[in-house]
Amino acid sequence: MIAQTANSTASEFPQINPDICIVNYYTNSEKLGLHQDKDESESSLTKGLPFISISIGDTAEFMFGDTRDKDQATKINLESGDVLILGGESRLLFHGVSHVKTNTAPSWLKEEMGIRPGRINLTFRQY
Ligand SMILES: O=C(O)CCC(=O)C(=O)O
Ligand SMILES: [Fe+2]
Repeated sequence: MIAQTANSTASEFPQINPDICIVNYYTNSEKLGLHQDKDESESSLTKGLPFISISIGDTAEFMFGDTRDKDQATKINLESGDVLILGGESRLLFHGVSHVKTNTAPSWLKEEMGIRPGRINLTFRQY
C-alpha cells in the first residue's frame, strides 16, 4: 500500500491518456462493496496505470485495503472536490464506499447548481 502526497505523484505514477470515464451516482443509502478494478487491459494493469477519481456532492466514507475484509479496511472521507489516485502498487487495492453522508455537500452546489442529494463519482482510466 502506498500513500503519497500530490506533489510526488507526477514522478511516481506513469502518465495516462484516459479513454474511459465511469460515472457513478450514489443516493444517500447506496454503498459499493470492496472490489478491485480489473476491467482494464492487462498492459494497463501491469504497468499500474492509475485511475483518477473525482468526487462531487455529499461526502463518502471510502474504504481501501489489501483484502476484501471491510473490518480491516482503512476508511477516509472523500469530500466534494477531492481527487483520489490509485496507481502503481496501489492500483489493485480493494476499495469501496461504505457510506454516503446525508446533507454534507457544499451549500453552493445545492443552492446555486441545484445538485440533488447524494454523490457523483467520476473515474478516469486508460484501457
Ligand atoms: O465512488 C467511488 O469513490 C469509487 C468508485 C469505484 O470504485 C469504481 O467505479 O470502480
Ligand atoms: Fe472501483
